[in-house]
Amino acid sequence: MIVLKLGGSVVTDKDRAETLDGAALARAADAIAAALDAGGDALADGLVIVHGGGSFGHHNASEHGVSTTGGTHDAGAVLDIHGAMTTLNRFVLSRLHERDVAAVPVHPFSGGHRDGESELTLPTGQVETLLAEGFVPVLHGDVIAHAGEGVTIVSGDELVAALARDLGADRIGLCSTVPGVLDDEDAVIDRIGSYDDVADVLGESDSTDVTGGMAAKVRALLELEAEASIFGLEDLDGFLAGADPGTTIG
Ligand SMILES: Nc1ncnc2c1ncn2[C@@H]1O[C@H](COP(=O)(O)OP(=O)(O)OP(=O)(O)O)[C@@H](O)[C@H]1O
Ligand SMILES: C=C(C)CCOP(=O)(O)O
Repeated sequence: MIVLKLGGSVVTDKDRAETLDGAALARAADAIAAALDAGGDALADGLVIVHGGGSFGHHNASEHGVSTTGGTHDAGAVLDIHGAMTTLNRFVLSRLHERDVAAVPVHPFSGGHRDGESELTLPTGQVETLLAEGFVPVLHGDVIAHAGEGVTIVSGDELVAALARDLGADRIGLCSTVPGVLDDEDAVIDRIGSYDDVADVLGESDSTDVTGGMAAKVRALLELEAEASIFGLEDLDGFLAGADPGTTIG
């Protein structure tokens, strides 16, 4: 089973509020549809997709002062951020449906929560059942109930880590705007085994991003047992066909 994250920076124009990058999303959907058509061992147990927010969630969250740790009790703010993410989710689903991918939405806000220590609990029984029934569940970064904080943000990267752990993913891929994690000379780092090895070069996202950019991604992936790859859109076909493009984490 593969867990694939489509970065919000990839499928949206991250610097213009609520704007899709239609060409990039079409390219990603083409790659996913082609890989599912081709079959293969890695996809035999299915594919779970998670997408990030890009310009569809981070601007709203930032405007309302909501982050992964700082929450809100304002129901309007919750609906605003969740609404932006479900709008993007509809776009992603429709591009996949146009290519006959049996994609269905799973909204983390409806099922997950964080406890007082910010620990995430994400039920996965519905994802598992949908996979077994031949669907492609599509989750997204979202708002999430948070004990003591009201509602905070859960990033797509956290969801990828939780799903990969709970469902025992064979392969994990993060498709982003960069060809991998870059070193101080902008060369792709082949493998990262520890956070300290790369802490100096890891930064936030270049655009509005309330969930921590590349540094948070690497941290979340290093906690997993399975190896994960971070790569660019040009390598999505290769990843789905079994290659390990970009940076391998783990
Ligand atoms: N060492 C690094 N190597 C590569 N990218 C880096 C590095 N440090 C910081 N970044 C930034 O991290 C960004 C990728 O993180 P970002 O959170 O924007 O990705 P995403 O997952 O595609 O989008 P989203 O969070 O909206 O889903 C890059 O575009 C770059 O600006
Ligand atoms: C609601 C938001 C901002 C979702 C964030 O998800 P991410 O883009 O994966 O960090």
